[in-house]
Amino acid sequence: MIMDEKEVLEALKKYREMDLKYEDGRILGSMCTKPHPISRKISEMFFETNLGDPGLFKGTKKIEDEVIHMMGNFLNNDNPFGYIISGGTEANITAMRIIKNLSIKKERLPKVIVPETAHFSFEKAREMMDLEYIKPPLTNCYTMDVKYIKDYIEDNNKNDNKKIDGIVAIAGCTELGTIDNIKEISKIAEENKIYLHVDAAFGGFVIPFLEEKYKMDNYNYEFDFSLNAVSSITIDPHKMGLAPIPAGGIIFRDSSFKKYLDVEAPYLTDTHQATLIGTRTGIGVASAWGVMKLLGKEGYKNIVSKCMDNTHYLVKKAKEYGFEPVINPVLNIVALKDDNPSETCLKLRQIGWYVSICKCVGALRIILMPHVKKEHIDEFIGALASVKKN
Ligand SMILES: CC1=C(O)/C(=C\N=C/Cc2ccc(O)cc2)C(COP(=O)(O)O)=CN1
Repeated sequence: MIMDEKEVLEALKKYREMDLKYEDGRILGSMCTKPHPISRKISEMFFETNLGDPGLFKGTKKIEDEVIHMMGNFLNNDNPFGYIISGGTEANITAMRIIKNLSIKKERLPKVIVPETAHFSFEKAREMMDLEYIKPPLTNCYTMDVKYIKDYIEDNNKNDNKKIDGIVAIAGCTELGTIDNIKEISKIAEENKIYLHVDAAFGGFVIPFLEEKYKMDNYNYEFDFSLNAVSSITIDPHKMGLAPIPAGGIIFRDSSFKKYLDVEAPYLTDTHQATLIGTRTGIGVASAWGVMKLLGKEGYKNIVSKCMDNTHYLVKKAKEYGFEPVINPVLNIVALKDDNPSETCLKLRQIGWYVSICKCVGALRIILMPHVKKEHIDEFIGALASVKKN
């Protein structure tokens, strides 16, 4: 049954009204937030662009190159190469493609050290590309045991069949926001000439803007290209970068990695295509450019500081009601201990609160994104207390 424009828009409006809204402050388990308002106008401007065929959209391709350089700038890399793509999942799969192609000559599966705390996008990569993962034990701070990594590599690097081909480290893990000791891991990777990928999908737009007063003593926050062995970083503008979806990012140390991704693409304006996704809009790219130009480092610093203030406010309120955090928050993520997180999460959802749960430890997971305000935190803690009482 066809509709006229008015009917189409009215019908779609009814579906959209079923969605939650970030500004209501009930979405507490999301690593995305309401995009910066300028994105609306930018989306309109770039709604027909296609970076899958960059020769047709030279201006939009230039914007992507500039975004990569702007992100490289706050990741201590003045010669970056990369793409703004569908999200952190595509970025992590792309990094695993590099490791796969770097070790293609070997008659065995590529072996990659991956943390237990890794996002499930690495599971998709493993399954798609036949990778073998080694998962080091976690310390009591939920970061990879560096001594185990060092010993494992030393014990196995002499035997070409057991050599490690890549290491993944997380800068702001999905569940707890913890940061692996990437400075030490980089030293091991450099000594053994092993590819090191850092997943900073969430942390990439937080850590560079984190004021000293929010950093914990003897905790290593270094994760970027200032560490010699870091070859690639996943960093998503559509999380704490305030760009609209889709805007993930994969940044390489330099363009020497492109040859491991390029596939011949005879019918495009370019002869090769490196990204996993072919046809891709320029909306996220242009919005990331616009928001980064508008906010600048100071703007992101203010946003991160407000989120960290709210993070510590939530922990303080939670403790007043007898709820304890699993760890002191590293970034704007709080995990509250709970004896039955799935049940508590479900009960909260039934009264309109959307938190998520941790897998690596029994806890409720709350992400203090910019849309979460103090009044939402007060209401949430009250709701949690009432749910736990009944
Ligand atoms: C460290 C890391 C992540 O925390 C991560 C996603 N995380 C969270 C994705 C998410 C966003 C909104 C929401 O309502 C629920 C979940 C990804 C994948 O990123 P994506 O493909 O853009 O979802 C990679 N690494």
